[in-house]
Amino acid sequence: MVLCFLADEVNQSIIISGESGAGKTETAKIAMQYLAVLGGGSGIEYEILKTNPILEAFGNAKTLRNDNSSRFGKLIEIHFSETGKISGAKIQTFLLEKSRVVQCAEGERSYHIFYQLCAGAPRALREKLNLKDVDEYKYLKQSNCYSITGVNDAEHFHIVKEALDIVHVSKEDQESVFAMLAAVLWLGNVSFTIIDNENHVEAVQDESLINVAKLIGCDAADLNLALSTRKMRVGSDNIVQKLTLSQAVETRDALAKSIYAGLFEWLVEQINKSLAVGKRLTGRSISILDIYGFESFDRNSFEQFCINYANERLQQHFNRHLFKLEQEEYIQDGIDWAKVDFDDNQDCLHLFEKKPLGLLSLLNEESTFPNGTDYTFANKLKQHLNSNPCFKGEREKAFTVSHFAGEVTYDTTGFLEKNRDLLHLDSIQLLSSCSCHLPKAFASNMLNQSEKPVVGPLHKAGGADSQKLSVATKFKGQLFQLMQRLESTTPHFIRCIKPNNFQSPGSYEQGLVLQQLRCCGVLEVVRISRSGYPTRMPHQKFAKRYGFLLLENAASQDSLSVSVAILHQFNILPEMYQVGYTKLFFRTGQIGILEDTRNRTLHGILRVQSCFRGHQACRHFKELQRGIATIQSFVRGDKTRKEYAVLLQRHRAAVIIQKQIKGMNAKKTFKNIRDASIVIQSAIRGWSVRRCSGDIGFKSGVPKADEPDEVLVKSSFLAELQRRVLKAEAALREKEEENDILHQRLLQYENRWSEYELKMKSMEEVWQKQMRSLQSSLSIAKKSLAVDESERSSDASINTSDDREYCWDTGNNLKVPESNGLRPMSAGLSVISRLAEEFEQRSQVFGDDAKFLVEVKSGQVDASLNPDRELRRLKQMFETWKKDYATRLRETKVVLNKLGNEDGALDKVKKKFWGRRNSTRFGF
Ligand SMILES: Nc1ncnc2c1ncn2[C@@H]1O[C@H](COP(=O)(O)OP(=O)(O)OP(=O)(O)O)[C@@H](O)[C@H]1O
Repeated sequence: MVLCFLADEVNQSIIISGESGAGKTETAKIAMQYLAVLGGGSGIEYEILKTNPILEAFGNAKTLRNDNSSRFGKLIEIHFSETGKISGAKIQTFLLEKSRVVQCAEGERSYHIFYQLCAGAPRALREKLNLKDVDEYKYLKQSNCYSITGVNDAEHFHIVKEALDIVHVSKEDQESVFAMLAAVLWLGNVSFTIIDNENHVEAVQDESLINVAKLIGCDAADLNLALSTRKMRVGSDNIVQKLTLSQAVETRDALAKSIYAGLFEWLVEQINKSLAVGKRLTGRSISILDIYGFESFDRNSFEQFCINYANERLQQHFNRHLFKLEQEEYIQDGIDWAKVDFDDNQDCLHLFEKKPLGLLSLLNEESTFPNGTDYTFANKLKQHLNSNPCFKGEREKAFTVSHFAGEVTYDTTGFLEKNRDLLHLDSIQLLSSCSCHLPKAFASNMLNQSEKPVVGPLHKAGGADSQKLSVATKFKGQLFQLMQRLESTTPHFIRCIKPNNFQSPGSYEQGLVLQQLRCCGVLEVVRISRSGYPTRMPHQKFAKRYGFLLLENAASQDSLSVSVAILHQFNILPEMYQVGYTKLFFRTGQIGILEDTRNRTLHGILRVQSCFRGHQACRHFKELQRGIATIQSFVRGDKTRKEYAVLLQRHRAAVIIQKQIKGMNAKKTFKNIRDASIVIQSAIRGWSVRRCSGDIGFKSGVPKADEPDEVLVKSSFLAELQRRVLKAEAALREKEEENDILHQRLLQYENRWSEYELKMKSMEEVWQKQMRSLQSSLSIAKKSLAVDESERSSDASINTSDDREYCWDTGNNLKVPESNGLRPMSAGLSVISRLAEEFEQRSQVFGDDAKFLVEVKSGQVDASLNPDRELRRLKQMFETWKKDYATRLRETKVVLNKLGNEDGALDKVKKKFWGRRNSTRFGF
């Protein structure tokens, strides 16, 4: 069906019909699940399925025939996208059985949600709504049925709450919904007390009234007024009329029903908002109609009247499509056809819809009369419709209608009131003045509906009805709209057959089943399907669809010839088809042969195409793959090179870091080992020193010579050792610092020393020079003195008496003897030679000393003396000696001069010596 509607772009409808309890609702759910699986994926299908528990809770109730009977009609329109996916849905409901809220028959229940709320509401909600058990509410306890076997109402309440969450009804709105339900229940408990002789009443100011006022958000006094009085307009005056007990109860029940119906409508509106198709609307839809089944009870009322009327309409739709249109088509297309009779329900429909003398028209007419009663209505029906074969007047207020499914006798009691469905303006005003948003919304809906004209064929002639529409009129309008919608779709009918009346599985009551099959026209359908031609197709379409199966080329032929050629080729027997003016008609199963061959051939073509395309795609894919692999290898190579460069850089950096860290660690380790070694060494040295100095105690007294020295280190001694070690370390550090300072000083001294060295060298050179000049002077002096002496020795005998003896005192001072003239001369010679000798020695000594000091200073010789200080001392000594030597030389000169005066020879010597002496500057 989905494929069909996607291909042909014709909307489809599934019309599910059958008696109450036959399984329409279950079938509708199965169909929805099937469509959800086929067109699911967007998630909306889950929401659509979750509407079922909500609608069942608020719109289904236990009846004598069905524990889960739908008390409203439902058309769900599932919309699909171009690709066949569910894009949204829309639900339309029909005629909720409102009277069930305030009244239900013995053994039946009101709507499931009341029982579910009372059983499953959590404590907080119960306290907020002041909820009691079901048997404390008059509306629920009147039928003496509170539960359904095998059904857990509390569990269902949680399922409903979950479903409300899923269709996006907010928690606040959910609470308001439950408050409305509680208000309806409490409204049923509101009672009245008679206040005067005219039977006028007012509401009892008890818990019920206060709770209702609280739950809907109004003042209890206002509620009391709305329930017990009625404002009326007489002429230009407004008067307030007090209500009698029955009127007040009617008003109360009408308010309860209106609140519940308003709540049901509001919920459907919320669901539709959640499932809204909006922009995704494509116009492709499959509608599922699940409307209450035909009902025939012992006592049938207005509800059954409406329900059975709706079923008559649906049966008409069924007949029209399966019998009328079918047979009309055969005749129009000129095929040989023997007409099949069927039970047409057109007469029954006329009975309901005829104007002005139809059941609905008469009901509406009587409802508009202020004095009209159920009795007058029944009489009127009997008066005007007795001649209709589908109508039969009964005793008292009853009448019987011959429906397609059987005769049903209706009791007109309550017909007018239910048809009027009056909710007085006072009650509507009360709802609109409430502080809660839901009663306000219900009131505005009621006002809108009563003002909105119903559009439909019935109203076209008579124009818009701006008055409050009767229930029957509204329902008829809805049905017409529904039929119009179904007419625009391709219908698919599902007939549900109820197997037994005990709601028990696996048991079939043959009579009951046969009656249903007859009533709903299934037998005729089977007959017409057998003798008729259920499959038909225009010539063009047939030729186009199966033409390619022809073995010969028939492209140039017209579609009829192609069609006939196809039929011949496939050996379809002439009695199995008929050729009409425009269409070909086939008996059941014939088109299937063609369809199978077509499918097989198409499948084969597809296989060939798929192989070819597969081969092409494979080749293309391989090319692409090669290309991709090349590009990938380039990209990967480039990427890897970049990564390698980064890695290499990192590796190098890591090596550097490792080197540094290893170096640091090694240094640290080395330092630790060195420090430890120093500590150990210092400890061992300290220990050995102390051992030597007897600071370490021996184990037992004085050790014997032959015993090994076993040393016991006491703990205090260890502490002392440590202290000393620390002290030694500190001293070592000090020494190191001192060493640094000394090292610096040494550098300074070295600098200075190099300066001194230079000076010393220059001095030494001068010294050497002087020494050499002195030596030469002295040798000259010696030589001259030796010559003189030899000259004088000849004269010695002569001048012996005059020789004076010159001698050197201990201080090398020259002492001149007075008596001997030769001796002073030789004495002078010896003094000079001694002076020369001394000079030699001294120069040797000074030279050696100076050289030694230089060697010490330069470190060539190791000596514990201060070379600078010694040098200064040496210089001082040299100065002293120089002065002394100069003095002695002068004295020697004076003596020699004296002698020279006595002896001229000496003068020569003196001159020679001093002349040379003076010519060499003694540079000290
Ligand atoms: N396909 C099914 N499989 C199992 N049980 C079914 C099936 N169809 C119906 N039933 C049983 O029959 C009961 C009544 O079915 P359902 O509520 O669908 O009837 P209905 O035709 O919709 O009745 P009503 O017109 O009163 O709403 C279900 O509660 C279920 O127990």
